[in-house]
Amino acid sequence: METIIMDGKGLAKKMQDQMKEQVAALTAEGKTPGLCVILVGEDKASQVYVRNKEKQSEAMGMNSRVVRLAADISEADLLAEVEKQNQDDSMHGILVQLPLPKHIDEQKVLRAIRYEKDVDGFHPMNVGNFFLGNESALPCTPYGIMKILEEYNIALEGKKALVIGRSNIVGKPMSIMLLNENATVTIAHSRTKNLKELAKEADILVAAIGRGHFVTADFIKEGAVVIDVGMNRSAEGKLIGDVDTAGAMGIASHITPVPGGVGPMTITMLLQQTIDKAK
Ligand SMILES: Nc1nc2c(c(=O)[nH]1)N[C@@H](CN(C=O)c1ccc(C(=O)N[C@@H](CCC(=O)O)C(=O)O)cc1)CN2
Repeated sequence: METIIMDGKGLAKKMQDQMKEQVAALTAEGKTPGLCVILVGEDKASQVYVRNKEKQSEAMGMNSRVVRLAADISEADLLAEVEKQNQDDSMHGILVQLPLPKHIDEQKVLRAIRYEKDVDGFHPMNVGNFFLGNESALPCTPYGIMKILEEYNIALEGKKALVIGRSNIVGKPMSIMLLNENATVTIAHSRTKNLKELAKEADILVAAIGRGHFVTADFIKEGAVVIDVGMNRSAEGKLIGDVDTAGAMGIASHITPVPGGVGPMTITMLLQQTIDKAK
């Protein structure tokens, strides 16, 4: 079987080209979409992601702001910074880059962002609305994955989907999004028994475990659609996914690569949700 590589990077570019026109139209009305990213500390990966958010929002003509704060900032001072951005009408979207340093209560900070400005879909009000099927901001990574599946005309209705990973950012919302499209969804995690057997039955396999090349060829059903959310460093320092892509070739019908698959769509959906807020 020939395996189709699903080009998230290409789709992100196509969507961002269209989004530029939306930004230009809003700017003409005096409503340039504004995105504020708050970064605490010096985590190397987070610095790269935030820089990319800054560059891409600027390239789109958006009003881009990055607030860089010291790793030892107090929780109270961070909350005060969030509130300052809440009050700034030129910022339509706010996000706090995760993970946060251990001494800060992540949930408290996410709750402090005005839910109308939450472009990550992590505020409890948005999580609740999403769960209930009401309009809300959506978590960007699973939202981007749904766009990739749509672009490649992957039918989900009645399909068996296995999501490996139960994080609030990816695994849980991914499961609900697949369920909303009438897939039959199973969530697996570190305590799941017979994971390989479960995976072998899945028509749609989403790997979001955070362990490099955890999903090998023997996990994959012939013809399955494989989504790789992993972002791991190999012993040689190379960026690798949760799936052994080379091993999956010829077995999966479709697969997302790492890099160039899910990652670029995460930022694209963030920009789209910021534009939607400005509208
Ligand atoms: N507040 C948030 N924090 C975090 C989120 C999030 O959605 N909101 N997700 C991740 C990190 N992330 C965005 O913030 C992110 C990760 C990876 C990529 C990406 O484009 N990856 C590239 C490779 C980049 C590299 O070379 O390192 C790819 O896959 O092609 C974008 C965004 C955790 N924190």
